[in-house]
Amino acid sequence: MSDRPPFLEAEVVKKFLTYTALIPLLKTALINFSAGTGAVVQPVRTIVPVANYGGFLGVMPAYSATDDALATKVVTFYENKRAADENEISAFPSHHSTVLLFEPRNGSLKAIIDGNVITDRRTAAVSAIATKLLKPASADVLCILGSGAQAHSHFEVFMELFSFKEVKMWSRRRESAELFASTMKANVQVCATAREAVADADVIITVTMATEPILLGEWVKPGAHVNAVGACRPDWRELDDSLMQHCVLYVDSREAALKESGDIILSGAEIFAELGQVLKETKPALAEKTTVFKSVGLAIEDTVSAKLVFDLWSATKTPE
Ligand SMILES: NC(=O)C1=CN([C@@H]2O[C@H](COP(=O)(O)OP(=O)(O)OC[C@H]3O[C@@H](n4cnc5c(N)ncnc54)[C@H](O)[C@@H]3O)[C@@H](O)[C@H]2O)C=CC1
Ligand SMILES: O=C([O-])C1=[NH+]CCC1
Repeated sequence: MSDRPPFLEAEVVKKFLTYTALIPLLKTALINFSAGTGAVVQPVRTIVPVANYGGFLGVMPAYSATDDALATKVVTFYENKRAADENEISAFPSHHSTVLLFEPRNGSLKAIIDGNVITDRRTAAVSAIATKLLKPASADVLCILGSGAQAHSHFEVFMELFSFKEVKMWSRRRESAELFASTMKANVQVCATAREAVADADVIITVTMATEPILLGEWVKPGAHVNAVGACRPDWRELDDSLMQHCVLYVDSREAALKESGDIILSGAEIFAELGQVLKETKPALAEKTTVFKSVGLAIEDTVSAKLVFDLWSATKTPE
Protein backbone atom coordinates (compact mmCIF):
# COMPACT_ATOMS: atom_id res chain seq x y z
CA MET A 1 0.00 0.00 0.00
CA SER A 2 1.27 3.52 -0.75
CA ASP A 3 1.88 6.02 2.07
CA ARG A 4 -0.97 8.20 0.87
CA PRO A 5 -4.12 7.40 2.90
CA PRO A 6 -6.75 5.71 0.72
CA PHE A 7 -10.16 7.19 0.04
CA LEU A 8 -12.87 4.57 0.54
CA GLU A 9 -15.87 5.62 -1.49
CA ALA A 10 -19.55 4.99 -0.85
CA GLU A 11 -19.62 1.75 -2.89
CA VAL A 12 -16.84 0.29 -0.74
CA VAL A 13 -18.67 1.26 2.44
CA LYS A 14 -21.90 -0.28 1.10
CA LYS A 15 -20.08 -3.53 0.41
CA PHE A 16 -18.49 -3.95 3.83
CA LEU A 17 -20.86 -2.21 6.25
CA THR A 18 -23.49 -4.93 6.58
CA TYR A 19 -26.06 -4.70 9.36
CA THR A 20 -25.06 -8.17 10.56
CA ALA A 21 -21.51 -7.01 11.19
CA LEU A 22 -22.45 -3.54 12.38
CA ILE A 23 -25.13 -4.22 15.00
CA PRO A 24 -23.02 -6.16 17.55
CA LEU A 25 -20.29 -3.50 17.30
CA LEU A 26 -22.79 -0.70 17.90
CA LYS A 27 -24.29 -2.49 20.90
CA THR A 28 -20.86 -2.78 22.53
CA ALA A 29 -20.03 0.83 21.67
CA LEU A 30 -23.30 2.10 23.19
CA ILE A 31 -22.75 0.05 26.36
CA ASN A 32 -19.19 1.35 26.71
CA PHE A 33 -20.32 4.90 25.99
CA SER A 34 -23.00 4.84 28.69
CA ALA A 35 -20.81 3.03 31.22
CA GLY A 36 -18.64 6.16 31.37
CA THR A 37 -15.53 4.16 32.28
CA GLY A 38 -13.33 5.94 29.75
CA ALA A 39 -13.39 3.04 27.26
CA VAL A 40 -15.16 5.49 24.96
CA VAL A 41 -14.05 9.11 24.81
CA GLN A 42 -16.48 11.32 22.94
CA PRO A 43 -17.42 14.95 23.52
CA VAL A 44 -20.76 16.31 22.32
CA ARG A 45 -20.19 17.37 18.71
CA THR A 46 -19.19 20.90 17.83
CA ILE A 47 -21.67 22.64 15.56
CA VAL A 48 -20.90 25.69 13.44
CA PRO A 49 -24.05 27.33 12.03
CA VAL A 50 -23.68 28.55 8.43
CA ALA A 51 -26.37 31.13 9.04
CA ASN A 52 -26.45 32.77 5.62
CA TYR A 53 -27.48 29.49 4.02
CA GLY A 54 -29.50 27.69 6.70
CA GLY A 55 -26.70 25.17 7.13
CA PHE A 56 -24.65 23.54 9.90
CA LEU A 57 -21.17 22.02 10.04
CA GLY A 58 -20.67 19.37 12.71
CA VAL A 59 -17.36 17.91 13.89
CA MET A 60 -17.67 14.56 15.63
CA PRO A 61 -14.50 12.99 17.12
CA ALA A 62 -14.38 9.79 19.18
CA TYR A 63 -11.95 7.18 20.48
CA SER A 64 -12.80 3.63 21.50
CA ALA A 65 -10.08 1.85 23.46
CA THR A 66 -12.01 -1.44 23.16
CA ASP A 67 -12.11 -1.23 19.36
CA ASP A 68 -8.73 0.49 19.07
CA ALA A 69 -10.48 3.02 16.86
CA LEU A 70 -9.87 6.77 16.55
CA ALA A 71 -11.80 8.91 14.07
CA THR A 72 -13.65 12.09 13.43
CA LYS A 73 -16.64 12.60 11.18
CA VAL A 74 -17.25 15.96 9.59
CA VAL A 75 -20.87 16.41 8.58
CA THR A 76 -22.82 19.25 7.01
CA PHE A 77 -26.60 19.46 7.01
CA TYR A 78 -28.72 22.11 5.35
CA GLU A 79 -32.33 22.98 5.96
CA ASN A 80 -32.95 23.44 2.25
CA LYS A 81 -35.77 25.90 2.76
CA ARG A 82 -36.29 26.20 -1.00
CA ALA A 83 -37.57 22.63 -1.05
CA ALA A 84 -40.11 23.62 1.60
CA ASP A 85 -41.91 25.24 -1.27
CA GLU A 86 -43.96 22.22 -2.33
CA ASN A 87 -43.35 22.90 -6.01
CA GLU A 88 -39.61 22.93 -5.67
CA ILE A 89 -37.84 19.62 -5.99
CA SER A 90 -34.25 19.82 -4.86
CA ALA A 91 -32.04 17.01 -6.03
CA PHE A 92 -29.21 18.22 -3.82
CA PRO A 93 -28.74 16.06 -0.68
CA SER A 94 -29.33 17.77 2.66
CA HIS A 95 -26.44 15.94 4.41
CA HIS A 96 -22.81 15.36 3.41
CA SER A 97 -20.20 13.65 5.53
CA THR A 98 -16.67 12.29 5.55
CA VAL A 99 -14.87 10.24 8.18
CA LEU A 100 -11.15 10.57 8.88
CA LEU A 101 -9.83 7.36 10.46
CA PHE A 102 -6.58 7.57 12.41
CA GLU A 103 -4.07 5.04 13.74
CA PRO A 104 -4.50 5.33 17.54
CA ARG A 105 -0.87 4.22 18.22
CA ASN A 106 0.74 7.20 16.50
CA GLY A 107 -2.01 9.51 15.24
CA SER A 108 -1.31 9.01 11.54
CA LEU A 109 -4.21 9.23 9.07
CA LYS A 110 -5.18 5.70 7.96
CA ALA A 111 -8.03 6.47 5.58
CA ILE A 112 -10.57 9.00 4.39
CA ILE A 113 -13.95 7.29 4.18
CA ASP A 114 -17.24 8.36 2.64
CA GLY A 115 -19.46 9.18 5.60
CA ASN A 116 -22.87 9.23 3.96
CA VAL A 117 -23.49 5.49 3.92
CA ILE A 118 -21.98 5.19 7.40
CA THR A 119 -24.36 7.88 8.70
CA ASP A 120 -27.40 6.32 7.06
CA ARG A 121 -26.68 2.75 8.13
CA ARG A 122 -25.40 3.29 11.67
CA THR A 123 -28.35 5.56 12.50
CA ALA A 124 -30.85 3.01 11.18
CA ALA A 125 -29.04 0.17 12.96
CA VAL A 126 -29.22 2.03 16.29
CA SER A 127 -32.97 2.63 15.78
CA ALA A 128 -33.34 -1.10 15.08
CA ILE A 129 -31.46 -1.94 18.29
CA ALA A 130 -33.79 0.37 20.25
CA THR A 131 -36.84 -1.12 18.55
CA LYS A 132 -35.86 -4.71 19.42
CA LEU A 133 -35.81 -3.65 23.08
CA LEU A 134 -38.77 -1.27 23.22
CA LYS A 135 -41.40 -2.36 20.67
CA PRO A 136 -44.64 -3.88 21.95
CA ALA A 137 -44.69 -7.69 22.13
CA SER A 138 -46.92 -7.84 19.07
CA ALA A 139 -45.83 -5.34 16.40
CA ASP A 140 -47.51 -5.71 13.03
CA VAL A 141 -47.66 -2.16 11.67
CA LEU A 142 -44.64 0.02 10.89
CA CYS A 143 -45.03 3.71 10.05
CA ILE A 144 -42.31 5.88 8.50
CA LEU A 145 -42.69 9.67 8.40
CA GLY A 146 -40.27 11.09 5.80
CA SER A 147 -38.91 9.54 2.61
CA GLY A 148 -35.27 10.66 2.34
CA ALA A 149 -31.93 8.94 2.92
CA GLN A 150 -32.70 7.89 6.50
CA ALA A 151 -36.11 6.55 5.50
CA HIS A 152 -34.34 4.28 2.99
CA SER A 153 -31.76 2.92 5.43
CA HIS A 154 -34.35 2.46 8.18
CA PHE A 155 -36.66 0.61 5.82
CA GLU A 156 -33.73 -1.57 4.69
CA VAL A 157 -32.70 -2.72 8.18
CA PHE A 158 -36.24 -2.93 9.57
CA MET A 159 -37.24 -5.27 6.72
CA GLU A 160 -34.13 -7.35 7.43
CA LEU A 161 -34.71 -7.67 11.20
CA PHE A 162 -38.47 -7.57 11.77
CA SER A 163 -41.57 -9.05 10.17
CA PHE A 164 -44.15 -6.28 9.98
CA LYS A 165 -47.37 -7.15 8.17
CA GLU A 166 -47.95 -3.58 7.03
CA VAL A 167 -45.72 -0.56 6.26
CA LYS A 168 -47.32 2.88 6.05
CA MET A 169 -45.54 6.05 4.93
CA TRP A 170 -46.25 9.74 4.88
CA SER A 171 -44.00 12.36 3.38
CA ARG A 172 -44.42 16.08 2.99
CA ARG A 173 -44.26 15.60 -0.77
CA ARG A 174 -46.52 12.72 -1.76
CA GLU A 175 -44.56 12.08 -5.01
CA SER A 176 -41.48 11.38 -2.98
CA ALA A 177 -43.28 8.78 -0.83
CA GLU A 178 -44.73 7.23 -3.98
CA LEU A 179 -41.30 7.04 -5.56
CA PHE A 180 -40.00 5.41 -2.37
CA ALA A 181 -42.84 2.87 -2.39
CA SER A 182 -42.37 2.04 -6.07
CA THR A 183 -38.64 1.32 -5.68
CA MET A 184 -39.02 -0.93 -2.63
CA LYS A 185 -39.68 -4.63 -2.90
CA ALA A 186 -42.15 -4.73 0.01
CA ASN A 187 -45.62 -3.27 -0.12
CA VAL A 188 -45.60 0.30 1.26
CA GLN A 189 -48.91 2.10 1.71
CA VAL A 190 -48.56 5.83 0.99
CA CYS A 191 -50.86 7.92 3.20
CA ALA A 192 -52.22 11.40 2.53
CA THR A 193 -51.59 12.63 6.07
CA ALA A 194 -49.21 11.84 8.91
CA ARG A 195 -52.20 11.14 11.11
CA GLU A 196 -53.45 8.47 8.73
CA ALA A 197 -50.01 6.86 8.52
CA VAL A 198 -49.62 6.78 12.31
CA ALA A 199 -53.07 5.27 13.03
CA ASP A 200 -52.68 1.72 14.44
CA ALA A 201 -48.90 1.78 14.07
CA ASP A 202 -46.95 -0.27 16.62
CA VAL A 203 -43.60 1.22 15.61
CA ILE A 204 -43.14 4.74 14.22
CA ILE A 205 -39.99 6.23 12.72
CA THR A 206 -39.67 9.99 12.23
CA VAL A 207 -36.93 10.82 9.73
CA THR A 208 -37.69 14.32 8.50
CA MET A 209 -36.02 17.72 8.36
CA ALA A 210 -39.09 19.18 10.09
CA THR A 211 -38.59 22.05 12.51
CA GLU A 212 -42.17 21.93 13.89
CA PRO A 213 -43.97 18.84 15.25
CA ILE A 214 -45.17 16.41 12.58
CA LEU A 215 -46.15 13.66 15.06
CA LEU A 216 -48.78 14.37 17.72
CA GLY A 217 -49.22 12.30 20.87
CA GLU A 218 -52.98 12.07 20.40
CA TRP A 219 -52.42 10.01 17.20
CA VAL A 220 -50.09 7.47 18.78
CA LYS A 221 -51.48 4.11 19.88
CA PRO A 222 -50.78 3.49 23.60
CA GLY A 223 -47.84 1.11 23.94
CA ALA A 224 -46.35 2.01 20.55
CA HIS A 225 -42.63 2.66 20.14
CA VAL A 226 -41.30 5.77 18.36
CA ASN A 227 -37.79 6.22 16.95
CA ALA A 228 -37.35 10.00 16.68
CA VAL A 229 -34.38 10.54 14.40
CA GLY A 230 -34.73 14.08 13.00
CA ALA A 231 -34.87 17.44 14.85
CA CYS A 232 -31.26 17.43 16.01
CA ARG A 233 -31.17 21.15 16.79
CA PRO A 234 -32.28 22.70 20.10
CA ASP A 235 -35.05 24.70 18.39
CA TRP A 236 -36.27 21.99 15.98
CA ARG A 237 -39.18 19.65 16.67
CA GLU A 238 -40.67 16.49 15.21
CA LEU A 239 -42.74 15.38 18.23
CA ASP A 240 -45.25 17.47 20.18
CA ASP A 241 -45.26 18.15 23.93
CA SER A 242 -48.07 15.70 24.56
CA LEU A 243 -46.09 12.77 23.17
CA MET A 244 -42.83 13.86 24.82
CA GLN A 245 -44.44 14.31 28.23
CA HIS A 246 -46.45 11.07 28.23
CA CYS A 247 -43.86 8.61 27.00
CA VAL A 248 -40.99 6.76 28.61
CA LEU A 249 -38.05 8.55 27.04
CA TYR A 250 -34.81 6.86 26.00
CA VAL A 251 -31.84 8.61 24.35
CA ASP A 252 -28.49 7.69 22.82
CA SER A 253 -26.63 10.30 24.90
CA ARG A 254 -28.21 12.18 27.79
CA GLU A 255 -25.63 14.98 27.54
CA ALA A 256 -26.05 15.43 23.78
CA ALA A 257 -29.85 15.18 23.91
CA LEU A 258 -30.03 17.92 26.54
CA LYS A 259 -27.89 20.14 24.33
CA GLU A 260 -29.27 19.32 20.87
CA SER A 261 -32.79 17.91 20.97
CA GLY A 262 -35.53 20.54 20.65
CA ASP A 263 -38.12 17.85 21.37
CA ILE A 264 -36.55 17.29 24.80
CA ILE A 265 -35.37 20.81 25.65
CA LEU A 266 -38.57 22.62 24.63
CA SER A 267 -41.03 20.05 26.06
CA GLY A 268 -39.14 19.68 29.34
CA ALA A 269 -39.56 15.89 29.04
CA GLU A 270 -37.60 13.78 31.49
CA ILE A 271 -35.07 11.29 30.15
CA PHE A 272 -35.52 7.80 31.60
CA ALA A 273 -32.38 6.08 30.32
CA GLU A 274 -29.65 5.90 27.70
CA LEU A 275 -29.88 3.00 25.25
CA GLY A 276 -26.50 1.72 26.44
CA GLN A 277 -27.90 1.37 29.97
CA VAL A 278 -30.79 -0.72 28.69
CA LEU A 279 -28.41 -2.89 26.67
CA LYS A 280 -26.32 -3.41 29.81
CA GLU A 281 -29.54 -4.08 31.77
CA THR A 282 -28.83 -1.39 34.36
CA LYS A 283 -32.11 0.29 33.28
CA PRO A 284 -35.25 -1.56 32.16
CA ALA A 285 -36.84 -1.65 28.71
CA LEU A 286 -40.45 -0.69 29.52
CA ALA A 287 -41.81 -2.13 26.28
CA GLU A 288 -45.41 -2.28 27.48
CA LYS A 289 -45.47 1.55 27.80
CA THR A 290 -45.46 4.16 25.03
CA THR A 291 -41.75 4.66 24.42
CA VAL A 292 -39.70 7.18 22.48
CA PHE A 293 -36.08 6.65 21.51
CA LYS A 294 -34.67 10.11 20.74
CA SER A 295 -31.54 9.68 18.67
CA VAL A 296 -29.23 12.60 17.89
CA GLY A 297 -26.36 10.52 16.49
CA LEU A 298 -23.04 9.75 18.16
CA ALA A 299 -19.47 10.01 16.88
CA ILE A 300 -18.62 6.66 18.45
CA GLU A 301 -21.12 5.01 16.08
CA ASP A 302 -19.25 6.50 13.10
CA THR A 303 -15.88 5.58 14.55
CA VAL A 304 -16.59 1.87 15.04
CA SER A 305 -18.32 1.75 11.63
CA ALA A 306 -15.32 3.34 9.88
CA LYS A 307 -12.88 0.96 11.59
CA LEU A 308 -15.00 -2.03 10.52
CA VAL A 309 -15.08 -0.89 6.89
CA PHE A 310 -11.34 -0.17 6.85
CA ASP A 311 -10.39 -3.51 8.41
CA LEU A 312 -12.55 -5.53 6.02
CA TRP A 313 -11.34 -3.52 3.02
CA SER A 314 -7.66 -3.86 4.10
CA ALA A 315 -8.04 -7.62 4.40
CA THR A 316 -8.85 -7.78 0.67
CA LYS A 317 -5.63 -5.97 -0.30
CA THR A 318 -2.48 -7.96 -0.97
CA PRO A 319 0.68 -6.27 0.36
CA GLU A 320 2.93 -4.80 -2.40
N1 LIG B 1 -30.14 10.86 14.81
C1 LIG B 1 -29.17 10.67 13.94
O1 LIG B 1 -28.21 9.95 14.21
C2 LIG B 1 -29.25 11.30 12.61
C3 LIG B 1 -30.29 12.13 12.33
N2 LIG B 1 -30.40 12.67 11.08
C4 LIG B 1 -31.57 13.49 10.86
O2 LIG B 1 -32.59 12.68 10.27
C5 LIG B 1 -33.44 13.51 9.46
C6 LIG B 1 -33.57 12.89 8.07
O3 LIG B 1 -32.30 12.89 7.44
P1 LIG B 1 -32.14 12.45 5.90
O4 LIG B 1 -33.09 11.37 5.59
O5 LIG B 1 -30.69 12.26 5.67
O6 LIG B 1 -32.62 13.77 5.17
P2 LIG B 1 -33.26 13.88 3.70
O7 LIG B 1 -33.07 15.29 3.30
O8 LIG B 1 -32.73 12.81 2.82
O9 LIG B 1 -34.80 13.58 3.95
C7 LIG B 1 -35.55 14.48 4.71
C8 LIG B 1 -37.03 14.15 4.64
O10 LIG B 1 -37.73 15.13 5.42
C9 LIG B 1 -38.73 15.75 4.62
N3 LIG B 1 -38.90 17.11 5.09
C10 LIG B 1 -38.09 18.18 4.89
N4 LIG B 1 -38.57 19.25 5.52
C11 LIG B 1 -39.71 18.87 6.12
C12 LIG B 1 -40.66 19.52 6.91
N5 LIG B 1 -40.53 20.82 7.21
N6 LIG B 1 -41.72 18.81 7.38
C13 LIG B 1 -41.86 17.51 7.09
N7 LIG B 1 -40.97 16.82 6.33
C14 LIG B 1 -39.92 17.50 5.86
C15 LIG B 1 -38.25 15.64 3.19
O11 LIG B 1 -39.32 15.74 2.29
C16 LIG B 1 -37.61 14.23 3.23
O12 LIG B 1 -38.61 13.25 3.10
C17 LIG B 1 -32.81 14.89 9.48
O13 LIG B 1 -33.42 15.67 10.46
C18 LIG B 1 -31.37 14.59 9.88
O14 LIG B 1 -30.69 15.69 10.42
C19 LIG B 1 -29.51 12.42 10.09
C20 LIG B 1 -28.42 11.64 10.35
C21 LIG B 1 -28.18 11.02 11.62
O1 LIG C 1 -25.24 12.05 13.74
C1 LIG C 1 -25.20 12.67 12.67
O2 LIG C 1 -24.36 12.48 11.77
C2 LIG C 1 -26.19 13.72 12.47
N1 LIG C 1 -27.15 13.94 13.31
C3 LIG C 1 -27.97 15.02 12.89
C4 LIG C 1 -27.39 15.50 11.65
C5 LIG C 1 -26.24 14.60 11.35
